[in-house]
Amino acid sequence: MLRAQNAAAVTIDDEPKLFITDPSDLEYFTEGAANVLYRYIGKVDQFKPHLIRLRKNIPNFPTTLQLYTHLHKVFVPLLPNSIVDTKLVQISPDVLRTLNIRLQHQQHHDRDGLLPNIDIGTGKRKGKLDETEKWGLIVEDMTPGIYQKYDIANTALENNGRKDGGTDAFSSFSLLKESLKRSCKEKTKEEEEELENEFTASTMDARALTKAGWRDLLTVEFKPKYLVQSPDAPRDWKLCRTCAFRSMRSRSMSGRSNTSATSEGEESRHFIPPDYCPLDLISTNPNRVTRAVEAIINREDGVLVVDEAEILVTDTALGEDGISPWLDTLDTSIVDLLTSYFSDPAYVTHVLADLQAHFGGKIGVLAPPTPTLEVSAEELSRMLAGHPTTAKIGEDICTAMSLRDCTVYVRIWVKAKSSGGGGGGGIDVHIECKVGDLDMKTGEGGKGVYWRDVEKRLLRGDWYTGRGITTDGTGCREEHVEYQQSNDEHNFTDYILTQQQQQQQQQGPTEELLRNGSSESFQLSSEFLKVPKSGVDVRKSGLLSTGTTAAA
Ligand SMILES: O=P(O)(O)O[C@@H]1[C@@H](OP(=O)(O)O)[C@H](OP(=O)(O)O)[C@H](O)[C@H](OP(=O)(O)O)[C@H]1OP(=O)(O)O
Ligand SMILES: Nc1ncnc2c1ncn2[C@@H]1O[C@H](COP(=O)(O)OP(=O)(O)OP(=O)(O)O)[C@@H](O)[C@H]1O
Repeated sequence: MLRAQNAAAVTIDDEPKLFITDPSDLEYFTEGAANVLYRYIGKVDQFKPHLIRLRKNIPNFPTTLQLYTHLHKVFVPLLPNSIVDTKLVQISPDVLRTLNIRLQHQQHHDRDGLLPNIDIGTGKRKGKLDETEKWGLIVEDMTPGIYQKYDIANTALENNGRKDGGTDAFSSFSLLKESLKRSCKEKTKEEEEELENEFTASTMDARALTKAGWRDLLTVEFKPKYLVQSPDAPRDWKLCRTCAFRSMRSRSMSGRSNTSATSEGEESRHFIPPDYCPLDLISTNPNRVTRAVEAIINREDGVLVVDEAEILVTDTALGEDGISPWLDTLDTSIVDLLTSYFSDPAYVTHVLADLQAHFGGKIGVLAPPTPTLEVSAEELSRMLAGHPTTAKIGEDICTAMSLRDCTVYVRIWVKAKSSGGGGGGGIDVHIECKVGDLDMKTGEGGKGVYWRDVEKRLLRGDWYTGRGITTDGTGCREEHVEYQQSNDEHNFTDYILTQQQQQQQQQGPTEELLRNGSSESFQLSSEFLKVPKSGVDVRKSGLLSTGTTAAA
């Protein structure tokens, strides 16, 4: 277990020197239960396409320095190419104080219903930033529309090289438009082709993708949870840990449940869309993967779409019609795209499943089948806290819990094929997938006992073995096809989906899978029809009409 003393091992000197002393450099973006996320809108262009993640004041929660150290020591080596880029930023106490005052105002206005566009239903918008913190995290922003910020940052850097005062120019809206126009025009066809030849999309980062004419239009976000069954589950389990837990928690929210009710109880019944089953997602059965993908993209806040209003000028890379035709194409093919992506055993969800199996596949959370075998709460806490005799067990349990509670961001980039425009010549699609929020867990503050209690309640309430299951008896288990660990070489972000209209017109709505090293190319019809797959209700995702959140 990594404890406080290990935090001293961080080589802070290696970090970029970003020191936030002006609260107006930060604009509120969103928040979770433990952190508030701000957009960096200060003068240092290098940091503009990033978010600043600041910790709330929560007892027994690791410090930012501990989170950062643990991330880089434990998780980055496990997922070297797939973690959201995270660095440290120094933050002054005055800034934290001012931000807390702002948050208080915001919460006050929320209560009075004066901020109708901000979701306050989750109850997460409470709590203050920890004013004793000296550090924040600067994280790669995985929301869509990042290409605009890179375009601006690139142009600003170029301008800075030519003349002094380049950054000030960007405070002016009209100059911002001009710089965007120029950055689009400045790329000649030859330059673009040169860039294309130099790299494939799969080897580029967001900045290089932007330079090469790719535009990121939407991001799908979800937590992986238990991608492999809990070892505490009985041998005759029917529901996976995640579906069993959801069923128990809400009595109905499980993807396998046949009733719907709020957690308040029977009286306030209303439809809750089923959440996805993680075992569906990493299964090798296309029907199951499709079902998981549909549930993920239909979740509230599951998909962020770039805000068309924020596209300031006609971006030549997008073509005359702007982003609408591209979004339409994605709307009709997103389920198939993601189904294909997640079905590949080399990609992130499967790697996460392997890691979850490695760290949490044997011991579970120490919930034995009978109370007599149970260790005391004190003993459990000692184990999780890394008592010398049990350090490895405790460490592994905590690592597994982090790998279940992290966030997967899937950002979708598009690019016109050389004949230009989203409408005419078809589009290439590149899928970028990264893992964020890999926060150290310690089991402290009663958390370890909570983990074990959840397992005990699941076991003793028969939630694993049938309670909460649909009337047709479908469980999460696919008989005869148990989860296989992938030995493939892990290459996480290499994926290209190509839509070729001319070919489709000759071939009709067919899908062809072409393998190209670690990348995969697909040819889809632009009039791609949703052909129902056997046994699955394949609805149109309705991605752009409902359940989406605009972001830029
Ligand atoms: O207990 P769970 O499975 O509900 O997971 C908690 C999450 O709830 P979720 O079901 O994802 O909405 C919960 O997420 P929310 O606050 O509900 O977004 C936290 O991530 C919590 O971790 P921590 O206490 O902040 O370290 C998570 O706790 P643990 O992963 O430590 O159990
Ligand atoms: N790097 C990122 N790029 C884009 N969005 C992000 C990023 N990091 C966080 N977010 C958004 O902010 C939300 C809250 O962030 P985060 O999960 O880090 O907070 P938290 O307090 O740890 O949440 P939880 O409630 O799960 O404990 C995420 O669900 C996501 O929508």
